[in-house]
Amino acid sequence: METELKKGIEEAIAKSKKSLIPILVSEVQKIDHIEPLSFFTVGKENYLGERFFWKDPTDSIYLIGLGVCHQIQSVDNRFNQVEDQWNQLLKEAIIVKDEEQKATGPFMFGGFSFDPLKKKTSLWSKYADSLFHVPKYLLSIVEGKTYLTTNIVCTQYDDSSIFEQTIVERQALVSKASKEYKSHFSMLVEEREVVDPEEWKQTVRDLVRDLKNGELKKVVLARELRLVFQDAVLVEGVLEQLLQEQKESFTFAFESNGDCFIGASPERLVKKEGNQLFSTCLAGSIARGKTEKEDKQLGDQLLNDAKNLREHLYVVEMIKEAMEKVCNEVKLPSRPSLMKMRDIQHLYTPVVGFSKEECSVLQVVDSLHPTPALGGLPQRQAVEKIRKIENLDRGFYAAPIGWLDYEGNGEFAVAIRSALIQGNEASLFAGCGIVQDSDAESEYVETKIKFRPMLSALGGLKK
Ligand SMILES: C=C(O[C@@H]1C=C(C(=O)O)C=C[C@H]1O)C(=O)O
Ligand SMILES: [Mg+2]
Repeated sequence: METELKKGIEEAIAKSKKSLIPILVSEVQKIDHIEPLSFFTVGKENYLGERFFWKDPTDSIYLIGLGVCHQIQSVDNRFNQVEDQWNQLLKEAIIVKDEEQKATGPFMFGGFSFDPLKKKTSLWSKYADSLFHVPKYLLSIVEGKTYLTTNIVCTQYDDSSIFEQTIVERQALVSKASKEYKSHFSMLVEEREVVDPEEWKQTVRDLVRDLKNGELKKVVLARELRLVFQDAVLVEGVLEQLLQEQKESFTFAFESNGDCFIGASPERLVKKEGNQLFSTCLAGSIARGKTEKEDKQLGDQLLNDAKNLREHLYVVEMIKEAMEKVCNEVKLPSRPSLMKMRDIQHLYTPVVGFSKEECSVLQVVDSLHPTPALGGLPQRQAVEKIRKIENLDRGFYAAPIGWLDYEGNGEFAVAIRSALIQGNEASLFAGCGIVQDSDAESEYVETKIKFRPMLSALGGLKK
């Protein structure tokens, strides 16, 4: 296998000398199991600020990336541009592997900002509106099997010494990754609501008035909680906590230039496997009960609550319509069921479809984002409204985050229940769907519940 990687690198350098463009070499090895969190932690030494972590709710896939061998960014027409740049890179790529397995080989991880037209603050300066990383090393644990992908971008100026360097480095990574990882929590010293609660509730009241009088049906309003800790927040510790407490969610972390966007989202935007497409309608929320009986009562209440059903129905209508455009067949249950996480329960409708040919994951992301679960209805007007009245730079919050492989498989979640970690500070985000019969006080309480997963993972919630 290693001689094949060497051959691949030599071929890529020769190709690059001729074409003058960088060439990607991607080698996949099946390896013994490595703990995902250990691999992530070991990467800290050489790749701090260039790591990502992803786990899906069924634990069927773990993806950990270390280092950035290629970065994709774009500004206008961003979904198409990312796709074009990705296909450009893939066109000449040299792939060394002996087994077919999704989420291995040429692969990228990243996401988009919620609204590229929103006025920017300095909060998200480390994240471009579209940002994808092709990792140098990718650990993929897919349905219990473990793979290590090594990606190298070769240019006309390289020589085969990058082969030796890579072999030495990855051996060190793999052998160190068996080390135990120690938890550590920094102490929370300050918690501040960025927008005064009364002001936020007033915005909700004003919005409700508009919803009663205009064509807008639903608008999602969010707010930010800023935390200060005694010392730098350890991303590994936060991830460990999320993995323990939010098992039913997508757990993700995406580092960029020293900051880390992290979260545990229960909401899938889209998953594509071959020509199968999956999406999720998730909207309408209530607390968990303290006892089983109270929990069931609350769940039943949610399933029968007109306001929450309305919030949910708007999402179902829009996602169904968008999926029907890209699918030959779309299936979904006629009534929502409950999705329960540690801190909250939601109304939930899964959607399955068979995609038409030539329909890529990013095209589906483009047609869905933002769904009325995060934006509102009608889509364009709702986003404009948020841009105008919401006192928050959402950045990557509430936007698509996920991965793509070279065969067109991929999965994106909606980045909610999330936080942006910046050294010893963190911003947490939470929002809720405002409709005609929303009550400002209850919506405020709902956002408080939605802060809990991240607050707890950061050690800021007294248990
Ligand atoms: C916007 C968030 O969550 C969304 C809003 C929901 C609601 O208002 O009921 C429920 C699930 C999510 O689609 C968030 O968690 O920040
Ligand atoms: Mg709600």
